[in-house]
Amino acid sequence: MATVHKINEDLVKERQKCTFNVQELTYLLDGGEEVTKERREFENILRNVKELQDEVPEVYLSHKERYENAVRKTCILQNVRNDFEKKREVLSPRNIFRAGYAVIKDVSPFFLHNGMFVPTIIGQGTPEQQAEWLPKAKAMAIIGTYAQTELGHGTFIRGLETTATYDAKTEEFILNSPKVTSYKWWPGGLGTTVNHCITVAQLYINGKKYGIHPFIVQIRDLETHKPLPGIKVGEIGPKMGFATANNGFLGFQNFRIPRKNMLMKNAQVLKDGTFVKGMNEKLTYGTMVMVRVNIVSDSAFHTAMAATIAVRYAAVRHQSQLKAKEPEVQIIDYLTQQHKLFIAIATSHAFSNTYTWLYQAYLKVVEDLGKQKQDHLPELHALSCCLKATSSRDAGVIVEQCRLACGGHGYMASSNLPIIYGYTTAAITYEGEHTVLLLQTARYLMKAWMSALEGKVLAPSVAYLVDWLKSDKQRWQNTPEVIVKGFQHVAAGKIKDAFDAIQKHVKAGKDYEDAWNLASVQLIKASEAHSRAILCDGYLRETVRTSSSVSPSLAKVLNHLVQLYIVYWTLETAGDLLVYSNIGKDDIAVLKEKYEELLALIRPNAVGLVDAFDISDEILQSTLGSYDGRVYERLMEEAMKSPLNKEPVNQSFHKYLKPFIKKAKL
Ligand SMILES: CCCCCCCCCCCCCCCCCCCCCCCC(=O)SCCNC(=O)CCNC(=O)[C@H](O)C(C)(C)COP(=O)(O)OP(=O)(O)OC[C@H]1O[C@@H](n2cnc3c(N)ncnc32)[C@H](O)[C@@H]1OP(=O)(O)O
Ligand SMILES: Cc1cc2nc3c(=O)[nH]c(=O)nc-3n(C[C@H](O)[C@H](O)[C@H](O)COP(=O)(O)OP(=O)(O)OC[C@H]3O[C@@H](n4cnc5c(N)ncnc54)[C@H](O)[C@@H]3O)c2cc1C
Repeated sequence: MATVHKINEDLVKERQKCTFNVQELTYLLDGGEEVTKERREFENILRNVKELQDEVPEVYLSHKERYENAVRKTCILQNVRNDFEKKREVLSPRNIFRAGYAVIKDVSPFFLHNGMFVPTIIGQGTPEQQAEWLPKAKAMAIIGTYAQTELGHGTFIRGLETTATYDAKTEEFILNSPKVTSYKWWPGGLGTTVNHCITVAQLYINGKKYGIHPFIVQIRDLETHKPLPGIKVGEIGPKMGFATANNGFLGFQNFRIPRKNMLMKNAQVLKDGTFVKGMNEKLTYGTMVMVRVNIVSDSAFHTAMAATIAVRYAAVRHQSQLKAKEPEVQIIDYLTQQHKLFIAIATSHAFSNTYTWLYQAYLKVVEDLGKQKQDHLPELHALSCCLKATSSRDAGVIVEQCRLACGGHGYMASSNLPIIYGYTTAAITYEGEHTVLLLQTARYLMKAWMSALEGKVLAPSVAYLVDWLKSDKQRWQNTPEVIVKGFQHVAAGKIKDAFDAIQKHVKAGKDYEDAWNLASVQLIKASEAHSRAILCDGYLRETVRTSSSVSPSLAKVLNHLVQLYIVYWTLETAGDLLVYSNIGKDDIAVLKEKYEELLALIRPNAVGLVDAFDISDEILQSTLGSYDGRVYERLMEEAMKSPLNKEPVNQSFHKYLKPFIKKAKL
């Protein structure tokens, strides 16, 4: 039976101070009591699966052992999930992803199967293709990944070099990787796990190029798992993080697949080689849009994990004295510590709220596309690009800030903060590199600005441009609503500046493309400002909406958090607000005080707020962040697991140190 330890006294006191019902907030964050119950039930089952507990911490395993252990545990997780879903509803994807962290300390080698392979079959396959592959993929009779990026190209996917040449005689596509730069590089699980993949390749029919399209390709024998003839596949080696994601490379040599393996929901190739264009060629990029939306939720979760670890640790840790002769204080009582940590809590809420409406917008576009309507696609693309870029970047910064807030112990692998950082920082690059996505949104913003100048009606997310053109002289007030308008003014001002900069270069004789490049620093700043305005506006709206349906004590705390988020970003971007809005120096002074007041208001609820994220110890995997606060005991227990502590004298002493010391001359 597991030993039950006493909860750290500081944490007990912190929990007594909490002014709201923690459970109520957990239900709200999960999306309802039923979702929480389902999640806890599943996590409880996993907690009791003995085979999922590691005897040796993963960090001490070799690269190969670590991968093999991850595959072993992922298979157990999948079986437990299947059993669970036989008896009840299908688990929500968010709950599955969350539980995965309790099993695989790093990234699962099946990550891309569930994250992109299955969704691409759904999003890009015809009903017949779905009927053929979905049941097998969902049951994991086939395991796949999403192989798009190549050694030579990740961002500019129109430049991909893998070719799929149609052979009408045999009704097959012939896949080839003509150069080293055309080898697929990066796909998760590709290394040694998957037997299928979605390959994105340039389509050629009768010598003519028809752009990139997705193909479903079996790459390994289902029985022996050996690469099929014509396939060269392997693992790309160690990375900064993603240790168990099993990222791989893949090359084709005259590898034939049947015609029906081109996913043809959008464009089609008929038997005789006739190419039928889809409604919009960018629909081929659909899976990426979906994943970008999900990354906002993922960023909320990583921020919540880091906040939970760092806030609990800050409540347990005592260091230095505020006043001489008084005991050392909990480090959470230093205002600078609160400044580092409470924004982490608020940021997680901001992203969760943003995800809620962004996901609804995504579902609406998918529904519309089913009816051949694509009016809202450009807006969704622009939103998903800048919100993915900003949320992953902010999450990376926040996780690192939480690590630093834990002092030296934050640097320990056993704090789990380094692994969480490895994950969040990867998300800044994958699924569309940060700058590149901001520039995609900037394209949309430049068009929106033109439309605003022409007096056209704009999509809701950019409608503030029209308001700004009509009158930008709103009197400043230090209320969240007016501050959000201020962020919109900053965005509108930067959009106008970037637009004018392009025009200036064009008037000076530059091509539009060169003018774009010359203005691109301003363009990404405009995109960032737009993103911040969207985040603050959406977070505020959602908080106002939910506040009416929760208890007054919770509504009050949610209100403190959203205010903190908005005031924090006002102070961070004060220079921009001074340039582009009617805020004055005196308003900033008042907001500095307001910020300090908000930190004080949130202080008694800090531990309650992270408890409400309800991230179990098995998922957190952190010596510093566990629910019971046994920080020092856990650090020592984990240190004792080091293989170097298993023997009193390491053999290197006899082999090297002893002769070395003996030789040393005084
Ligand atoms: C307590 C807290 C609670 C929270 C709990 C939650 C728990 C957590 C649960 C989370 C669940 C979900 C977890 C999610 C995890 C998902 C798993 C997956 C992991 C992923 C691993 C990484 C995988 C990859 O990286 S795959 C490869 C990705 N690659 C890219 O993204 C490539 C980037 N490049 C591009 O997209 C393009 O090349 C691009 C857009 C840069 C340029 O394309 P192109 O050259 O063709 O276009 P342009 O000429 O620039 O533009 C022309 C025109 O097209 C428009 N356009 C472009 N793209 C799109 C599009 N996608 N859709 C619509 N339109 C598009 C563009 O705007 C232009 O329009 P104009 O009108 O002409 O301006
Ligand atoms: C952990 C991880 C997992 C991944 N998993 C997968 C996967 O499963 N499947 C898959 O297909 N891919 C995967 N990828 C690949 C990933 O999608 C790409 O790395 C990403 O899209 C960035 O492309 P790139 O590497 O070509 O960067 P590059 O485009 O070469 O970027 C390098 C620099 O050039 C700049 N740059 C490039 N183009 C422009 C431009 N037009 N304007 C201004 N600046 C520009 C960028 O801003 C960046 O600073 C993964 C990557 C990582 C790190």
